[in-house]
Amino acid sequence: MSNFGEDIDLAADLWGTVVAVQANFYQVQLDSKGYSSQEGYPSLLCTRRSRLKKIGQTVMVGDRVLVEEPNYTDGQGVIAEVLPRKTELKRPPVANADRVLLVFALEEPSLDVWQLSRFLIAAELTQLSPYLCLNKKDLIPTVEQQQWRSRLLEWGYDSIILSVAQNQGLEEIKQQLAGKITIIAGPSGVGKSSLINKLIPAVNLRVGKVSGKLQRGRHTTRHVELFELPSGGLLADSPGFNKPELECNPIQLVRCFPEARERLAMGQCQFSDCLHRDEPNCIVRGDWERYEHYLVFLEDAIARQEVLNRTPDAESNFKLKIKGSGERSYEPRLESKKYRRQSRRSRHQDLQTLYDEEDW
Ligand SMILES: Nc1nc2c(ncn2[C@@H]2O[C@H](COP(=O)(O)OP(=O)(O)OP(=O)(O)O)[C@@H](O)[C@H]2O)c(=O)[nH]1
Ligand SMILES: [Zn+2]
Repeated sequence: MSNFGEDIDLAADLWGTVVAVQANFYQVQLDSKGYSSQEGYPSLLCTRRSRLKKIGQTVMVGDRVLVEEPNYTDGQGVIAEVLPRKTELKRPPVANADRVLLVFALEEPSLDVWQLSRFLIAAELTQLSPYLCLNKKDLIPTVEQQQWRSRLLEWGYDSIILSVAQNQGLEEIKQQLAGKITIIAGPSGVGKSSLINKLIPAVNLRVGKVSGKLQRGRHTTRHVELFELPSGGLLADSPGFNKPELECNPIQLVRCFPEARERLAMGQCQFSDCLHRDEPNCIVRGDWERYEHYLVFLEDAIARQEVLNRTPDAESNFKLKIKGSGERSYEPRLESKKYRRQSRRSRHQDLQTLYDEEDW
């Protein structure tokens, strides 16, 4: 019987959120209903009903699920139903995320505007609103901090300037994250782990100063996990990748720039399929800082599109390579890790497991 005694209404439906997935097991954090906060909300290790498997219903981190047969003594249960997802991210695989918390450092590593632009566009493509944090303010003078903030405001993004190391700006972030599912992203070394450790002291992620090999190890972490924030809300670490791929078609790209959206809201280009390069009477082309970024990312998107048009299955067979010189080319993926793994594994392994364990 239950450890939680009289508090539980066994007749009521039990709902919760999947916070971790490993193989065919799902860690479900139950909703607060029926428990006092001192007890902590129980989380149960669940399997999913075979009926769900049969109908091809996958279960992802972030999913809202109905739990049956709870066994509080052993901490186990069964997922009987999955609510339709509000949002679904592929990388990292998370359902129902509300926003992306983008972390960059003002210094060490110094802020690279092209990299920031790329991350912002990747965040825009997820349709989740990006929330931008500039960390390590202790390393640059106040005047420069403000210059960065104004510059990014021109791009259409407000940012919060903080120092995780000096505990500055953390309260504001806590407020922003309360009650939401947030994905944390950003390049390596900017202080993401340090920030998570400060927000959720119980987590204790490894911070910085990790050797090259180990570092890569962390970045290929195969399972995503949602960490519960003490003040409510869930946070997912997306293992650092320095260069998110921008999977968008050329026409879509312009919508990822707030500066361009603003221009398009005020009028329209002469041609409805304007790519905003050298077409006559284009309302987007002009004197805004990131117009140059737009043009370069547009070339990428066009090159990508051309490859996709040539080979129907190109998305999985080609990889965009960008050399230091900026030269771009598509290289065939000879044997992706996914295929290698798959071949070593039993044919009966279900898709969900492969999905869970795919490197992204
Ligand atoms: N000066 C300063 N250093 C910081 C601050 N926040 C984090 N650091 C340091 O920056 C380094 C990298 O921090 P991490 O938290 O490991 O960065 P990360 O973004 O998780 O990096 P990856 O694990 O590579 O993705 C560590 O040495 C931290 O101590 C800050 O506010 N100021
Ligand atoms: Zn145009």
